Amino acid sequence: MLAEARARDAADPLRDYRARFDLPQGVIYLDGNSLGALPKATAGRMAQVIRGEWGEGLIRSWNSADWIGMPQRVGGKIAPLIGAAPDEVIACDSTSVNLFKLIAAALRMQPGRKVVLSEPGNFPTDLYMIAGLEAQGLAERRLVPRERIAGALDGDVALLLLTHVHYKTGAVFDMAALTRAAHEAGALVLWDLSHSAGAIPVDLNGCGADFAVGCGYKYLNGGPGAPAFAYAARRHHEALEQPLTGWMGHAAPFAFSDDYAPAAGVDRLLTGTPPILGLAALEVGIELAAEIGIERLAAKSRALSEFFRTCLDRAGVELDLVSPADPEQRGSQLSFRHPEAYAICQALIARGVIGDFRDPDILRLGFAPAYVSFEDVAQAAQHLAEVLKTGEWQREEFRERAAVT
Ligand SMILES: Cc1ncc(COP(=O)(O)O)c(C=O)c1O
Ligand SMILES: Nc1c(O)cccc1C(=O)C[C@H](N)C(=O)O
Repeated sequence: MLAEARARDAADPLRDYRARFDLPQGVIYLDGNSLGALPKATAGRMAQVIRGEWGEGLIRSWNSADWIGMPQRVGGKIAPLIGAAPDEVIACDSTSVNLFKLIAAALRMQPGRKVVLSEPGNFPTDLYMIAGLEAQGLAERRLVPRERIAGALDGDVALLLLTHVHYKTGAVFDMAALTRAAHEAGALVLWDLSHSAGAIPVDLNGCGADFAVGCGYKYLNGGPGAPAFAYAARRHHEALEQPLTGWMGHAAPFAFSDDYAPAAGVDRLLTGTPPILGLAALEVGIELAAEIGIERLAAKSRALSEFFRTCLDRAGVELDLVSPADPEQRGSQLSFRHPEAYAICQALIARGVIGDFRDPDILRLGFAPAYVSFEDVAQAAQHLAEVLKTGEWQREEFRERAAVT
């Protein structure tokens, strides 16, 4: 398979982008869906922001380096990757905090309705944020398995909150169909794009979506704890009232008024002072994704994961695939169920193949299309085949659970 992989790499239109990332020698990185790799340009840009803009410019840089405009500027660069207009996206806070703001804002727009509908097994923070609002008497959480979601959209549902690409299985929801169904039932929709942005095409405006959030540190390669993003369709801007009414979301923050008045547009989603270093790193990652283009990223992502399955087949490995077999129906990952998934994952990491484990029995491998090569994929499949055949995962050292998996 190695020869075939090398031929595919040679013909890959994205082959030169791998060199734009700092990847350690001897590592095959299949976890860009949890923490994206480091773009080479990030260190230089960070040095410039730290030494020049912070060290030299000091507080003047809020104006001279336009720090104050960074949430809007960076958000605007994310917009084309998710089918939004630049003035509909803002980079700020964490995905969790943005979920809280937008769930609460959506509930305020739906008097007489309290139900937030989602699915069991959605990413925990999404479910916990609904529960947090429920504890305050503001929401009522309703969880329904994905096959029955459309049928559960009744007149009590204020908001449908779904993760577009499921973090564990990689299964993709039909955004257009579910957004339509929600609107027909009088509900609003909030999409969590954490595992979509920078990996597969998303058309928020084409689908008529109301709200969206997503992470900056996965396929956007913004670095650990990078700022997240929030999207609100333009038609909702005027009515949008979010609960974290901090001064940066004020119409005139530097008027220092005692009374809150929301800024126009998505700016009102801001809360406190923007994290400039994090935004600067995120901007580099987004510019790289934008330069490659989402269609090319998605095409390579599908080709990589399909090639991985072919390699496993040819190596005679039979694993229980929990991701959809159709690459159009999944994000940029393949997840396999195995009772010893944790130990297998650790054995792979010991061989330099970094994927991850999701409790209780999922081995999850992400194929970040900007920097994973076909050769990586062939070698990773070979390692997995060997780990399974030799039973190497049974070693005691691979069973000890780390704090972060
Ligand atoms: C679907 C999804 N939503 C939200 C989050 C978390 O967001 P935060 O950055 O707030 O931890 C993650 C991953 O951590 C995720 O996979
Ligand atoms: N955000 C993470 C973190 O701070 C530590 C470890 C992992 C993460 C993740 O992003 C997990 C990820 N959202 C997932 O899909 O499982």
